[in-house]
Amino acid sequence: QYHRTTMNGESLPQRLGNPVIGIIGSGDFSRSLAIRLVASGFSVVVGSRNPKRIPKGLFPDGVELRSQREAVDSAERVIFAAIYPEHYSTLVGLRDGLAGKVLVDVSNATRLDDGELSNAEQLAELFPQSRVVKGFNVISAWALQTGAHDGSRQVLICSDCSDSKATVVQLTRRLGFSPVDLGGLVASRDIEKAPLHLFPSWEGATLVTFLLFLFFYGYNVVKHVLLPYLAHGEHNFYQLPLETVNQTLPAVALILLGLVYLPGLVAAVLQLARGTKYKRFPSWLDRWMCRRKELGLMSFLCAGVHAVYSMCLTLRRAAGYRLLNAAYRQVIGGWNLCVCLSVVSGIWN
Ligand SMILES: NC(=O)C1=CN([C@@H]2O[C@H](COP(=O)(O)OP(=O)(O)OC[C@H]3O[C@@H](n4cnc5c(N)ncnc54)[C@H](OP(=O)(O)O)[C@@H]3O)[C@@H](O)[C@H]2O)C=CC1
Ligand SMILES: [Cu+2]
Repeated sequence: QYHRTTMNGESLPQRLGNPVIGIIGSGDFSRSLAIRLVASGFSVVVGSRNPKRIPKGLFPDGVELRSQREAVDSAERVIFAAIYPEHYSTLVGLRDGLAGKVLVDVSNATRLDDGELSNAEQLAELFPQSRVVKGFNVISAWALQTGAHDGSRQVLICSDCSDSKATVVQLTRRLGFSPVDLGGLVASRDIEKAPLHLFPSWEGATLVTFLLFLFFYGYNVVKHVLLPYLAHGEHNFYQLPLETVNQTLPAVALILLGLVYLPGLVAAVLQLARGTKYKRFPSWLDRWMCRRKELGLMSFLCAGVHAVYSMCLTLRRAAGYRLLNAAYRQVIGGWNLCVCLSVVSGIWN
């Protein structure tokens, strides 16, 4: 490790082979990112409005705490803007220092509606001479610290400068994440909204399950409650919350299971018809195939709930028999028959 010096003679960190990465802001995200970067062998300079105020030990050894200006100057190529987009404009004084460097925007959208420009695009407008790259916003500070796990490995990245994007893609891999290149900076509009979608891969399966449930529930209501009522005046409405639901669940579970296996068959038929397997499936089939895991788990959930319901309903019935039995014995023993039967029928229904 050797040191460069600034104009006022202070030494700035730099390590051969491992470029110095700058981070502006000293909040949660900055800290977690710094920990991760240092663990991956990078040198890190954090730029704060007030570096003296940062408690000792908050950042790991090997992280330099400096002013924003110094951090920008000592970062060789990549600088993360780990501050909220509302404060981007306070950085305009650093414009010349940031010129020609890769500026990474990690911010998230706060609302789902379509504003005109994303945070990253606004940052790019503020710093026309910097190369703005969008990325890491889908990674939580927590995931940065604990290491990437299955669900949170992917880092969505986009930029109008392909060189800079390549740099960030490489950096992402070194940190142990899987970069996904989504193209130009316009893609940042979607990327920023990604964290607002809860469990995105579950949306389709949940909707399908819900619609199937609605359909079969309606069918069972008509068949077991409405028609008996209209035809013979039977009052089966008490079945609606439990029995009818329990009749609906297995149907939903089976159809969902069918939906897990069906796309494979469709795909096989398609390949046979085309005479080749080296051709892309139509996108609807592609998406369907990718959702098989979620559909299967939904099916399992319905089947599981059905099993629990069935058990409880049976227990309820068994309790009914026991009660009837007790009533019978009490009648034999000389109890008032009317009281017993009214109690039993009350509980039975
Ligand atoms: N926390 C998380 O899990 C994630 C956060 N992000 C994004 O990272 C960015 C930072 O988030 P986070 O670290 O949680 O936020 P914090 O509030 O913890 O930190 C923000 C930092 O911004 C700095 N800052 C610079 N200029 C200003 C200013 N004018 N006013 C106030 N603060 C300023 C402050 O550092 P100083 O005082 O040293 O200058 C402050 O520590 C956000 O854009 C967020 O969307 C993205 C993904 C996950
Ligand atoms: Cu069953």
